[in-house]
Amino acid sequence: MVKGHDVPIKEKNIMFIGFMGVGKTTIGNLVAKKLYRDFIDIDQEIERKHKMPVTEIFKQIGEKAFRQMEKEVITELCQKKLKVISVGGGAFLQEEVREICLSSCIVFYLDLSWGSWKDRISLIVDSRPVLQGKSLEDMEKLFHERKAIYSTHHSKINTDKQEAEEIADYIVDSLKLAWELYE
Ligand SMILES: Nc1ncnc2c1ncn2[C@@H]1O[C@H](COP(=O)(O)OP(=O)(O)OP(=O)(O)O)[C@@H](O)[C@H]1O
Ligand SMILES: O=C(O)C1=C[C@@H](O)[C@@H](O)[C@H](O)C1
Ligand SMILES: [Mg+2]
Repeated sequence: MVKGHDVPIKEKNIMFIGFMGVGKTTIGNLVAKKLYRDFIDIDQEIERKHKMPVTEIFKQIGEKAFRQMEKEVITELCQKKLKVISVGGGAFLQEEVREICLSSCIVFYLDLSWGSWKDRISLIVDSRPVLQGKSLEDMEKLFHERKAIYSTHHSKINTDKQEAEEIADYIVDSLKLAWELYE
């Protein structure tokens, strides 16, 4: 049973989705601070629970096992309310995860252009196993293919050429407006 419809909009979890490196963890953290809510990063939660970095989980037990862990952690956390949750870039690959998230959270899709994302590769490549061994062309292909899984969301935010703080402020303002409107 997925909880969600019975939770008032002001108490719903806020969730960030989007491709690796778009800023889900960074912006999620900032939004949580601005709203005085707990922040949960699903990758960090998996690492804490399984006492292993995500890169090691991929290396030692593989992506399939990681996806199962990811689904379990997300399902558990979506039962809560008033949280700010950032999921990993591949979480929405699983239909079951998409359904749970969309019914129990206000889902923000953080979008970034390929041109801007390319400039961030050096910041993230070593810690994202899905990018290991991929050429720039492979990454570009994956970047565009993954757009389909993020197409279900409640709000899309273009983050190009904006500081994380600015994006977080915009999200908080838009949430406050929605809360007033639907009160
Ligand atoms: N708006 C921004 N402008 C510039 N750099 C940013 C911005 N947002 C995040 N970054 C930087 O980009 C990198 C990736 O950000 P972050 O870890 O938040 O991405 P993510 O979406 O959580 O990635 P993943 O899906 O792999 O967990 C970090 O080094 C972060 O400091
Ligand atoms: O996009 C992905 O498939 C991933 C993104 C990261 O956040 C991690 O969840 C993991 O490295 C897989
Ligand atoms: Mg992250």
